[in-house]
Amino acid sequence: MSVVALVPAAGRGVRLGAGMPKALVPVNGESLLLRAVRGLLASGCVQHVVVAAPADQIGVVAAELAALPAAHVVAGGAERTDSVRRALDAVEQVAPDARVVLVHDAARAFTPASMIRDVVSAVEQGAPAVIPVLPVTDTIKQVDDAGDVVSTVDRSPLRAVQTPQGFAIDVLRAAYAAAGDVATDDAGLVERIGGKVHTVGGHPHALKITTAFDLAIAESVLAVSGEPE
Ligand SMILES: Nc1ccn([C@@H]2O[C@H](COP(=O)(O)OP(=O)(O)OP(=O)(O)O)[C@@H](O)[C@H]2O)c(=O)n1
Ligand SMILES: C[C@](O)(CO)[C@H](O)COP(=O)(O)O
Repeated sequence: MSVVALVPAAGRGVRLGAGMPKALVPVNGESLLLRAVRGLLASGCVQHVVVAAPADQIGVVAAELAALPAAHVVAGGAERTDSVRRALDAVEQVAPDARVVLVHDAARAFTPASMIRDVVSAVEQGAPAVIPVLPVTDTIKQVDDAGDVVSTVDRSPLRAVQTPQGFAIDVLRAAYAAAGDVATDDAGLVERIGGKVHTVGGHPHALKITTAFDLAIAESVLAVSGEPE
């Protein structure tokens, strides 16, 4: 029974503003997408990857991943949820024996292998859905429409969510079958059908590269820590 990872990579990267789809933006000569997909496979616990690419960039993305035969490319959709749904639909053909599925943002290109293994391991041990999380480090305020503070939120039970998120494949299929509208995180769809979502520890290197500042952070991490093994 194999583990398959779905990689939504069909976003435009408007907030990064690099003039190309964010997944294709290079860091130290290699695209975020290539780094994210290679990282999943290098974890040793993922056998297949389905990438959702911008519909007008399928050839470019396939060429980018040509050296990785375990990677398959499908056309993504207008929203992240649409892209994940299309990748999930392709699993039946790509990896019919898959029982565990990960969903991992191409934009989290520097996710440590140990974190990927922790997520897979927790699903294999029986959790229907698993998300990597980090404690919230800033003070959190609730504000009103005028920008005035209403209250200070107790941050101790709050967590910031990363990817890869891991699922028993039947659970993710059921969540997507029930999903009526868009959700930015897949575990949210499992919550909506009453499914239990377990957490494991996230990692700062798994940051989502959203803005030019995030890209600069990733470049700095690479300069200090070196290329992942
Ligand atoms: N229609 C979409 C939108 C997003 N994504 C993917 O979902 C991940 C997380 O999305 P985000 O970081 O918000 O990327 P973008 O949508 O590209 O960013 P922006 O909102 O700045 O355009 C990214 O890997 C992105 O490529 C996708 O596959 N399909
Ligand atoms: C799934 C996710 O990466 C969890 O942090 C995130 O919600 C997806 O990106 P978005 O910027 O919220 O669309």
